[in-house]
Amino acid sequence: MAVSKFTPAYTEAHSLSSQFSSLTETSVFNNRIRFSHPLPRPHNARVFCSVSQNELQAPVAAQQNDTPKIKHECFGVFCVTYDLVAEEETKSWKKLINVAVSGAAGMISNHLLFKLASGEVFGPDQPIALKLLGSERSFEALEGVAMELEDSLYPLLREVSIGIDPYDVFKGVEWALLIGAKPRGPGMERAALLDVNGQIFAEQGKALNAVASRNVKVLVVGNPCNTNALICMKNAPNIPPKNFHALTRLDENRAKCQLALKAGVFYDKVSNVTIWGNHSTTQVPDFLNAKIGGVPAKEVIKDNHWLENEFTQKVQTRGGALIKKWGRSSAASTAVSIVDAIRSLVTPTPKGDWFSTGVYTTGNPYGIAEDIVFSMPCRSEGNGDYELVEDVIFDDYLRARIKKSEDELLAEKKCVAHLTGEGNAYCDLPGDTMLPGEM
Ligand SMILES: NC(=O)C1=CN([C@@H]2O[C@H](COP(=O)(O)OP(=O)(O)OC[C@H]3O[C@@H](n4cnc5c(N)ncnc54)[C@H](OP(=O)(O)O)[C@@H]3O)[C@@H](O)[C@H]2O)C=CC1
Ligand SMILES: O=C([O-])CC(=O)C(=O)O
Repeated sequence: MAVSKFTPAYTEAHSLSSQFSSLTETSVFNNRIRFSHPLPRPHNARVFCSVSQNELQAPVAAQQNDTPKIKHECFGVFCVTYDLVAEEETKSWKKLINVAVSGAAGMISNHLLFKLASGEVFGPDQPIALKLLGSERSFEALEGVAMELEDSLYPLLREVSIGIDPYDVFKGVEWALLIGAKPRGPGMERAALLDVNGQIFAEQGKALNAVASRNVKVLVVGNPCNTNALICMKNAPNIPPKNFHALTRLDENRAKCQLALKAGVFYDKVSNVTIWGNHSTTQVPDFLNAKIGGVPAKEVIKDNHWLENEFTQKVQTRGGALIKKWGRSSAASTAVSIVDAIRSLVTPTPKGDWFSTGVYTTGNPYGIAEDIVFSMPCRSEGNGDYELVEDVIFDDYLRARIKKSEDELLAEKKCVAHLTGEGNAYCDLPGDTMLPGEM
């Protein structure tokens, strides 16, 4: 088991070490330890603590031979099977959810994990277990991340585990936030990036297929995220294709900001913004259907040239402009947009509005090619699922732009045919294909 090969890194020790001081009742009943810990924990949960076995004394019950059971794959007091009694305030809490995050030692995760743990994403009554996926490269860094999570004392954060094997880390997860991917280095062809990262997402798709919850929701962030999401989906035939998303919410947020700026309003007045297509420089920020203060954006911003050129290009290349200034790629705003993307699926979409996410095109009502992952407008009832929005309009400009992004994704798909089970790959990408962060 890959996870336990490593020195124990994290978790419940933290819960316990902090809980030991805050417990109101700690006692031994029938050789079982009972804590006034607010939430039941699965008895076979594999958890890691940041204190070594030597440092941590097993409680009295654990030293007795008959009960409770000591599980050898875990550490110290966390190996004890114990009963937990819910505190009054947590009785209304929902059932614990398991959320896997890959690239957990990377920059985006460094913002995201703390938002997940705080309750900002899934709500103040939703306890959470975080399962962090890294690699041998990043394992120590993952331990550091877990230590910071410990030190943050989030009441809703019930478990943290770290590992390098997706088959371990994805076990039973209800959400998989796939952020880890190799960055495109200088001189690296996009085709090579598609192949290197595609392998990662093929492997992770297989792992999700084998061990995740059957209704796991998968959000692919690692670039090129649309095609990575397609690869992941194709390698997970037992998970509904509808459950796979590629993150284009950052692009939507960027578009909203630019429209607000131009119109001289705050961005809460901007709604119905769709990003169509690929998370690349061919993406199409849709100003035809967008609204500002409930009015079509084109009636507020009467500068078509600006909309078709400056606005569109600014959104498409915002990532690169930020890298030029900041020297690194968008991490905080990406984490915020991941939060937005998840919240859009777990809370009902405000009436009349919608949100953008990259989803499987099969059965789409817009005439977009089937069998790719394409960003489109969606609405949700807040149950994790979504429906495509039908009441959108098109003009020639929008159609032509969408076609360009569609062609790009169809070409990307051919490059990864060897990873989707569709035969030999043939890679002939449009020359100007770039990530938003490349300029
Ligand atoms: N869709 C979107 O809107 C956006 C997507 N992105 C993308 O998100 C991804 C992560 O960004 P960010 O967190 O800033 O990146 P970082 O470089 O900070 O972290 C990326 C993580 O990817 C992992 N990784 C996986 N495979 C490799 C590999 N072969 N070589 C190197 N690292 C690898 C590394 O973790 P480990 O060693 O543990 O595997 C690393 O920690 C990137 O692909 C980026 O392009 C970024 C911004 C917006
Ligand atoms: O190109 C990148 O890696 C960063 C990115 O996706 C963005 O800023 O939108």
